[in-house]
Amino acid sequence: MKTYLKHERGRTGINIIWIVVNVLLYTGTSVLLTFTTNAIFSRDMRALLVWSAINFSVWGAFLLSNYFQVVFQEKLTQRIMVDIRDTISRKIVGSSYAQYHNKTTGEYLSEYVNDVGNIESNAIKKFFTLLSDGTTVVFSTVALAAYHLLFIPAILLLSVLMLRVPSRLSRPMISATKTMSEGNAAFSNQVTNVLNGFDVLFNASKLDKLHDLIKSAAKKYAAVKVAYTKTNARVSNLIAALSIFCQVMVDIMTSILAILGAIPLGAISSTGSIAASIFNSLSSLSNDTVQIKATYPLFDKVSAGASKKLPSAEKTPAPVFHYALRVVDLSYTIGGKKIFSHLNLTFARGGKYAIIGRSGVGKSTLLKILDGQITNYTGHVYIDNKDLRTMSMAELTKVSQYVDQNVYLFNDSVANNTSLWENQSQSKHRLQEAFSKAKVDFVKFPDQIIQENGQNLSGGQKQRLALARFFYAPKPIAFVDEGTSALDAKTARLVTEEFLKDPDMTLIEVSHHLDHELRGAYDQVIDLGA
Ligand SMILES: Nc1ncnc2c1ncn2[C@@H]1O[C@H](COP(=O)(O)OP(=O)(O)OP(=O)(O)O)[C@@H](O)[C@H]1O
Repeated sequence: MKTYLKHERGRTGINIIWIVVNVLLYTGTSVLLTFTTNAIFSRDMRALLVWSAINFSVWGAFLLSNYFQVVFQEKLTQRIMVDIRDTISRKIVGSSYAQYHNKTTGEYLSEYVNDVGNIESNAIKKFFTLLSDGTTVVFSTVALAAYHLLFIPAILLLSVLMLRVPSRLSRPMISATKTMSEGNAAFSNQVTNVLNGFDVLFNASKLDKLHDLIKSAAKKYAAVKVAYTKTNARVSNLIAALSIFCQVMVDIMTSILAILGAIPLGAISSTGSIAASIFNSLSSLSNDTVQIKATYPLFDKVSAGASKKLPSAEKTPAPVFHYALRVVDLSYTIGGKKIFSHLNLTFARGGKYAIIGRSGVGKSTLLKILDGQITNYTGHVYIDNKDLRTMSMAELTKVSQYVDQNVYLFNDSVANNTSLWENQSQSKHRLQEAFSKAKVDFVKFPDQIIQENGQNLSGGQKQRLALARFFYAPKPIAFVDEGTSALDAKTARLVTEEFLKDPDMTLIEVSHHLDHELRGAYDQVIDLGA
């Protein structure tokens, strides 16, 4: 938490000072009560009116200042939230392909929404409340001391009691917060999973399954929430009981002092109100301390592995690729199944290669190894003489690009889907060229919006946009995995020819239905097995 507050140290400082001013005004209203009450006891109408007017003005000043401070604090809190979400994004941007895929989209979503939401309400906002409560305690104690010095040791003693006892309750709260974070992630995950399958269930007339699956996930989530609230309520109740005990102690002490004539009778209402404000603040202070401590694992979770700066792909140099991409003695086993055993292949720069073989033989797996997505193989893959495993993903993606048959399209414009948010005024010409190569003839204007994952496009149109994405920023090596499978034979041939006629492009294409007319244009057709 400290790190994020430090990033906003100026605004945090102003907010703290503002909190102190507000507390001062608020405590002032309680102190002024003494003068109005004394005016009543001495039957002085003029004094009563004056002190009441002053009291009203202080209340007015407090409410006005409080309003602006609350707005200022919310703006500050939201800046911190953006900063924390930024950390999660940096962590994702800095992860390797395998690291990213260790978690599901639902789990990431839960970090951005639930974990950060929990940090907002239970760490950042509570931190500011804690400051306000701490200041209230200090000012109110000073105000009470003005009535009688005996109040100081009494308040100190009771404060220690109120702060020590609940701090022992941090551990169950930390564990409850962790469990709730896992529950949030599991729920988001299942909801994303089921909603993504809406079309499948709809077409099978099984939409009731969507209801059942989400209901069952919601029930599990509800149980987690109840368990969390139980722990939270136990902690809050204990703190509230302590607060009541302490207030009664101060009330007894005030009454004794008043009977002994050590404080004026008019002070009773003020001291009662000040004592209530002290112990309410102390109770919220100790509650907040427990809640803030409980969010520490969430801070650790969101920032684990995040670099301070966004890794810059722009600055990464492209690896040298003059001669060949070589597979040397490659063996790979997954889930106990041997996919490759001592495989050797050479793909010369500018060469055109087709990979064929029966379904499940390992064609896509080979492309994923060559592309750097899979790294846990034995043997070597070299780009010229450099081992692929010594290169970062940022370097590799400078030299090659994977065109998958399963296309993902963002819910954004065609232009942004193709150029991946490059400046449009600079990219207009390249965009047209990419559309022409990928035979994208269905786009009316580049700003046309694509619905969630291309629902308003046909399978073939989606594939053509994925191909246009490649042609927009072509790399020396194209891994095309059934990239034209959803296109009609004629369009597929026209697009494939664009790859084949570029002498600089190294094409490694996986295909189930190799076009016989184009077969001769490939340097080699590699059959991985029938
Ligand atoms: N993550 C994984 N975990 C376990 N097994 C996997 C995983 N990914 C792929 N496999 C297995 O590896 C084998 C090769 O898969 P791959 O996708 O490379 O086949 P393919 O030749 O491209 O098949 P197709 O032509 O059907 O697309 C398959 O038997 C598949 O079940």
